[in-house]
Amino acid sequence: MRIDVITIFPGYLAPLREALLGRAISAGLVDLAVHDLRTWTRDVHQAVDDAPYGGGPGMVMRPQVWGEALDAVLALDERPARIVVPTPAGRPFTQATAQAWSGDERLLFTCGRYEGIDQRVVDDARRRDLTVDEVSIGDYVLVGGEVAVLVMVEAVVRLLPGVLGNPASAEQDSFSDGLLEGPAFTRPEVWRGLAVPDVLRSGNHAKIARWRRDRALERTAERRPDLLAALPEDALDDADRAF
Ligand SMILES: CC(C)N1CCN(Cc2ccc(Cn3ccc4ccc(-c5n[nH]c(N)c5C#N)cc43)cc2)CC1
Repeated sequence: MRIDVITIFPGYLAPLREALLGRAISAGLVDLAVHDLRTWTRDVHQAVDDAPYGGGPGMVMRPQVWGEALDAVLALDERPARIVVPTPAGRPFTQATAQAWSGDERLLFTCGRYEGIDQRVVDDARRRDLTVDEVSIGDYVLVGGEVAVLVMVEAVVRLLPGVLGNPASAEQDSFSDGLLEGPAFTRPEVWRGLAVPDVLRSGNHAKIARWRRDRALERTAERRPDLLAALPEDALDDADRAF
């Protein structure tokens, strides 16, 4: 997978070259290129923003600079790219989104700042039959798109074959079966007077699986009843319903 990121703060994306993601890049599983939007400015001040039409607070990012940047970065590789525009007004970015995007050959992330990017940049890309997804990582307000890109790139890249040491952990992700995962424990058996639940040391795999499922159902009901309500009819078996 090729990943391009366009931003006025390239340094914000440095964490993508650390740890797991850095190893995925070194292993050739991901090609990452971060581009400074100001490369495509033409004025001495390298202006990327201007006052909003219709008035209102803040500034809006200018379409000319973004249009030229997108054209140039898209032309760097012939593979089709999904253009991703983080925005507070976007569709929710979920695990299902990450799963879907993990099959893409190329992702191109645009990091807005100020009050966002002139809408015509997205409109122009769509009318050229480019795939453009305007997405939000959550119901809170950030200052720009860079942090959202860090979140989305990590969520997607960890799903690529060969990235996670233990692929099973991606399969048993929270949300992968529609439930939150339950509590996890490791050594020591007792820590500050708190013991690991006996069932987890029983060696009885059927009992352990049932216990883990019950804890997941309990935690989901308590913290995310919306996820429980959204489960398909056949997602819960009789033992689940008895819980
Ligand atoms: C009309 C007028 C009164 N409104 C006033 C409040 N404005 C909302 C507003 C507020 C801040 C920003 C800053 N910003 C710039 C680019 C950018 C990309 C992503 C995000 C972002 N925030 N939260 C998320 N989950 C995001 C994602 N993904 C935020 C971004 C952008 C937009 C909208 C306009």
